[in-house]
Amino acid sequence: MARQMAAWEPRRGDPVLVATRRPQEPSLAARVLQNVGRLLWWAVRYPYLSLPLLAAAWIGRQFGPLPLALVLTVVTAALVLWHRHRPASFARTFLLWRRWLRRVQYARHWQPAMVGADLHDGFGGQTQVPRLGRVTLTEHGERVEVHLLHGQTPQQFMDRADAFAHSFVAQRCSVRSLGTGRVVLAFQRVDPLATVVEPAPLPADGADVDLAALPLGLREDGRPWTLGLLGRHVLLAGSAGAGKGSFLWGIIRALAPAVTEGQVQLWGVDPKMGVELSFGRSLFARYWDGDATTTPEPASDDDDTARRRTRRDDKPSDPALAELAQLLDDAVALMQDRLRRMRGTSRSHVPTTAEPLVVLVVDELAFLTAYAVDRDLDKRIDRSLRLLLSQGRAPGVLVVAGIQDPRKETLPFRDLFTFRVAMRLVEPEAVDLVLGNGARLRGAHADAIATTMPGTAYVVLDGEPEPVRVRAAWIGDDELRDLATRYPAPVPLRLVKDDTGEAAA
Ligand SMILES: Nc1ncnc2c1ncn2[C@@H]1O[C@H](COP(=O)(O)OP(=O)(O)OP(=O)(O)O)[C@@H](O)[C@H]1O
Repeated sequence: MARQMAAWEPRRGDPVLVATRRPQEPSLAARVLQNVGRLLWWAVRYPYLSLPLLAAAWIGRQFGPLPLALVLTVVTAALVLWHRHRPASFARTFLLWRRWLRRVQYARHWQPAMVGADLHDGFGGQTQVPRLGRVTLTEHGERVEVHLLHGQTPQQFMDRADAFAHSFVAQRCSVRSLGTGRVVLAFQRVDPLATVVEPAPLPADGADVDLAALPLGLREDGRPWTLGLLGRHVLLAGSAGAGKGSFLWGIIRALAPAVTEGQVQLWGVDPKMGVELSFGRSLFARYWDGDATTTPEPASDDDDTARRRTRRDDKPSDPALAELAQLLDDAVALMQDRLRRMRGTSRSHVPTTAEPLVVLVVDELAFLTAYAVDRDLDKRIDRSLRLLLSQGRAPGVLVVAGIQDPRKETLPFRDLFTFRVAMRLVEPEAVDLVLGNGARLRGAHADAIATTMPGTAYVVLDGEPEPVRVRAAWIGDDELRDLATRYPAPVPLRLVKDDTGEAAA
């Protein structure tokens, strides 16, 4: 080794070791200067703290400690009295003050931020930037109005939402057009979705379950997020581990009191051999979870068709799949019977214990649409799903389904779902497939949802022009077991299989 080292000659391309000097410790004077500089910067940055402190220091110096203590006592007492006797006026003034300070901070960084985002104009030899408008405080940040320059479009601002968030040190920024040359930038400094969301308490009475507002979690603005289920088929799209389970269970849980009292009937389909839905089996009036012989391995895009053909040839029919086809046929028959009876009398179904709302819950829809193994059963299942999705809303037969891959090849009738949830998705293009064209540009960055935030999603809500970020409440296994015990379906119509694997009436 020593010989090798002695023979070593540096050659071109060899790594070169450069002798570096240890950085010198700054001198005391330099450190004092540095800290004074920091203090000054802090004083300029936070004038609402530095100005009163400076005033106190001046009084103390000019008049001594006793007058200072007196002034501080009087000011504190005045503030306490004001807060106690005129809380509204105190809050308003405090708010105005905070808002003014925020505005000052935005104004200070406005020009560099606009120039950096390439939203300036050099008209007449002068740099012009969009005008900073009203700044209002929200629960989790600020809303900043912006007056666009001539020729600018809201889209240009939407494209730079991330840059604004970084420039103004916010967690997120979303941009909305206010029309007539103005946009609003909504900055979020605190994320209410960052921690796991607790489920809302359930009503004691099934009649109190509001089908038009099922509480499922929180919105990004900290308000409760509710889902209007009546008249809607719901699609939950998200890659593996995105948290589809918490949305499915959130809906089931919110419906549970109405299930046990008979106003709602749940039909469960879990192709993953019951891994997801079997916890709550007693809640379901109809239930199917396949078994090892009927669950094909998921195929890749390329060999999917070939594999399906092979399997079909190998396996022309399958009893478990036939039971699934039967369950879907039964849902269609029930729907058509209701439609016939509604003809000429009513246009939408009102759930009652005699005619409950039927909700078909499907854990992985791709199994039903892309991986079926029998040609005839495949057709039957496909036809039933299409019928349910196209005609089921008015007669109260709804589908709530989860899917990992929202592409047309996997889910040909995606557009028949009238409410779609975009959870964490693998590709940016998938966002628009789920939420509609332009949703990603309008802020639905479902492909950027962190893996550490399962249960987070984007939805398009009624009356909200931009997609809204939401997080479903987390429902643990113990709570699911408790739910199944407390809210069993009143009369299971027919279980496809019981635990022994035998058909049950
Ligand atoms: N709302 C939530 N809040 C916090 N954690 C959650 C939430 N939803 C899911 N999780 C966590 O993420 C994990 C994956 O969730 P889940 O099994 O529901 O994903 P999935 O989308 O159904 O995945 P797959 O398609 O593979 O079945 C859960 O085990 C749980 O730990």
